[in-house]
Formats: sequence, structure tokens, C-alpha cells
Amino acid sequence: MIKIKIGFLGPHGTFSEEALDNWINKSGLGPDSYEKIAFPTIIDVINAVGKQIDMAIVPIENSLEGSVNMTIDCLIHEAEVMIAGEAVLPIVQHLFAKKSIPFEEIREVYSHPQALFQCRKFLMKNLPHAVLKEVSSTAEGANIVAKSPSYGIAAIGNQFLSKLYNLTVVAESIQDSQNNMTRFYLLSTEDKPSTGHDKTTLVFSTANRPGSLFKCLKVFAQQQLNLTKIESRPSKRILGEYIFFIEVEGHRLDEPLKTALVELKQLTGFCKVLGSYPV
Ligand SMILES: O=C(O)C(=O)C[C@]1(C(=O)O)C=C[C@@H](O)C=C1
Repeated sequence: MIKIKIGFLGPHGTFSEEALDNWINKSGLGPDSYEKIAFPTIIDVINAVGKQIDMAIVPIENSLEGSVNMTIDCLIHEAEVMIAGEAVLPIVQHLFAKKSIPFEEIREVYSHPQALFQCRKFLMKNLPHAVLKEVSSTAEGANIVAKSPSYGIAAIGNQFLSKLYNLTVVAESIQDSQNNMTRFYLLSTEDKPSTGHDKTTLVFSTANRPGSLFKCLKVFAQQQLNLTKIESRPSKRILGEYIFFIEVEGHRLDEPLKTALVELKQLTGFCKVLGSYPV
């Protein structure tokens, strides 16, 4: 039986894997019908879609810290993939060490930059002396702590890390807000057909002239289309030149979004639809 290969940010125990496991449970995929493959960075995950893997899951934004720029930039500039779905995961962060130790004895804390940001208040209050070390994922932080001969270092990540890396929970639920959520995209080589309750992600650039962005956004307003996200990212060509990343309600092949996209393409130098997918 051919298995669907699904990529995620590894090693095992990341929030990306947790989001993927939840999605697999909901989608009803049988245990023999898929294979999970861990990649060392988000860029590697995205660029493997359509090559070593059929699908991938990547974080796109967090309710405390905002967009995951690495994902957005890779989708804009590098990847030839389509967004085929989304998934939201509540994020609960814990502090782990090799054994139970007082906060004063923790000299370094390893985690993904998003996770460190999400726990900023806790870290400033309880571990002001500790050096924060950014690593490629929360699970990689746990891996470093588990392998280190030192007892004075800690990692931040989800509840599964203690079992996977044989670590002790030093503090529970340390994120700055109890309502901490991360949204993930499911990537594939094709997006999804219309369900009547869809969203579309697109990127475009405008001329650097008064009213250019206004004219582009007016296209959506005139069609009564609701924008659910707008972000500007550097074009990476010239300082002060931007690419706009937008999510809008509707499917790219359904009216009124279909007409809006035709009008938008006439107003923009660069316009690319990254996919339509069920909400
Ligand atoms: O490091 C992880 O565990 C990840 O899956 C990455 C990531 C992210 O990039 O936002 C995913 C969810 C959390 O917000 C923290 C980290």
C-alpha cells in the first residue's frame, strides 16, 4: 500500500508534530496509510513538498507573537506549493530540565524563538539571569538538554517532551497567556476544491505610488469580501519595497473572489494565489 508522506518540523515532540497528529486523528487516516517524516527546519519541510513528501504541516502564526516570517517568506519567495488546509493548536509551554532544580540554578534556556517569546514574562520574572538560546525547534532544545552533561540548563516545549527526552518538568504552563494558539498550514502540490466555506491565501506587490494599496484592497471591499489576515513582508530587492500577504474568505474559483482576483491582477506587478482551502 502506498503511504502518504507527511513532513513536519522535527525532531519528534514539536508542536508541529502535535498539530499533525491532531489533524491525522480528525482526518481519519488509517495507521498504515501515512508516514510522518521529520525535517530539521521549516524551510526544509516546505521545499520537500512534491519531492520527498506529499504533504506538510508548518506554523503560520501565533496569537501572542504573530506571524512565523520564515514560513511566509518561504511561501512568497521559494516554494512551489499550495495551501490545502489549516489547523489551530492550543499551545501550552512547560519548562524542563534533567532533574528538578531551583530556578536560580538554571543558567541557559533552549527553545524555538517563538516559544521563548511566548514565555517572555515568565522568563523575565523567574529566570532573569538565564541566557536564552534560540534553536531550530522546541524538541531540538529538549534534545540538547537531554544530551548535555550539565544539569543547569533547561528547555521549553510541550508536555510530550518530558517522556520523549526523559526530562523533568520544572514549571508547568508558563506561556504569557492561557489563550495561546498557533495556526498551521497544510501544504500540498494542489489546493482543495470549493466547499462553500473556504479561505484563500494570496500575495501581491503594488507600485510605490499614493493609493496603490488602497486600490487593491478596494477590489475586495467592493465584492463584500472579508479579509482575515494582512501582513507586509520585505520584497528582498530594495529597502522599502513590500509584498502583501493576504487571507480572504472565499474560494479562488468561486464568485465573487474569482472576479476580485481578475481585477487585482490588473492592478499589481506580481500576484500569486497560494491556495484555497476549507476554513
Ligand atoms: O518548535 C516547535 O515545536 C514548532 O513546532 C514550531 C513552533 C513555531 O514556529 O511557532 C510551533 C508552535 C509554537 O508556536 C512554537 C514553535
